[in-house]
Amino acid sequence: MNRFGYQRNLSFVLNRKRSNGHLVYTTLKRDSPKKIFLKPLNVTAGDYSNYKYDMITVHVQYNREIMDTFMKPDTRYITILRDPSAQFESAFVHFQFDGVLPGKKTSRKNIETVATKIQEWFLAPKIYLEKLKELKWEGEKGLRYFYAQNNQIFDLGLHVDLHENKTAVENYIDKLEKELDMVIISEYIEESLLVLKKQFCWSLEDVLFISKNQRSEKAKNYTVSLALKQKMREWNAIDYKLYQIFNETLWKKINSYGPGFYDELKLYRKLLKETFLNCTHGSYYKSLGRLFQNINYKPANNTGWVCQLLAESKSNLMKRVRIRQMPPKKNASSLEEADHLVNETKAAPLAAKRKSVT
Ligand SMILES: Nc1ncnc2c1ncn2[C@@H]1O[C@H](COP(=O)(O)OS(=O)(=O)O)[C@@H](OP(=O)(O)O)[C@H]1O
Repeated sequence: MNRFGYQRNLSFVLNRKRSNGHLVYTTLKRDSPKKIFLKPLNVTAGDYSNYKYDMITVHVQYNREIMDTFMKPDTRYITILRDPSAQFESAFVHFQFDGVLPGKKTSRKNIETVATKIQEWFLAPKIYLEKLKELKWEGEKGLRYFYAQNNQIFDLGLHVDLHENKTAVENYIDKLEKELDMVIISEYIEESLLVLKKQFCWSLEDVLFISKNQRSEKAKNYTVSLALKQKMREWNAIDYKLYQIFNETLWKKINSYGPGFYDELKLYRKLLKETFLNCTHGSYYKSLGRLFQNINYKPANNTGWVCQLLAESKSNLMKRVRIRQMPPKKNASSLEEADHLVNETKAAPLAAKRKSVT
């Protein structure tokens, strides 16, 4: 999505107070564009009534009523859901929920004990959840509490105070079904992106991607039993329900896609593999920022601008987006860099490469 917007010179909602642009759980308000966001492209600074945006892809909590006030008309809303048994496990590692377990077992060097630690969490999950309220994440207290149970529906705007209220949950899921134009299912990401491509009249090139931020095989070198997966789904029961409903919706869309779906999927998968090899030459680096190893890729030399955008880290791409949207004084030298990259695109567009592939 970020690449799609960047290549088309679209304006992104970015928190000007944070280098990664994330909003996280900042409450969105009508005056957020004025108070928090970087100004959109081609609008005079201070002309707040014209601060309207094309894309919002940073970490943010969905709030349709407010988003509609600063997103351009006809904005389509897309989200991604993941089976909570995998999403909770990933969050458990990324956000170090083990910090509340007895004995301060915070060392991620003990990666092989992830499943054991999650088992331990389920000995007293409510107590540990409460304890997370007191711990900080990126300097903010309470963030990890929100991440630790039904975080997917929370991110989609249903406050934790309503999670116990069955009717409120049902009504909220109904609302999401009406409002969201596309819900990608992480376990079927390729199928989802093909559906999205058709629904939004995008090209196959638009939906090319290279996965980022994956934990390394070494970091996932443990087994999660079916019983533990089940516990994670029960603990995140609202998210699991949400996931099942939208997974069903995806398969309905696939069934009505037309007879060519599986042929197209085969071609798409082939293209993804070739893109990966062309754009990275398979080389990767492990970022060790948060103690566990995350895989990111080194864009291969001389493969062109689109490959660069596809292969580089999410933070790098977002840096480009941010630099382009920053007031001119602050970004003079970096813009020269961006211009240079634009010229490269002309030299080696991926579309031309693709012709030899298909
Ligand atoms: N293409 C694709 N399909 C399915 N899953 C994918 C894909 N790309 C990244 N990932 C997994 O997403 C997890 C990291 O999430 P994010 O990139 O959203 O993290 S971040 O919050 O933006 O830092 C992280 O999950 P875990 O590896 O389980 O921790 C990634 O592996």
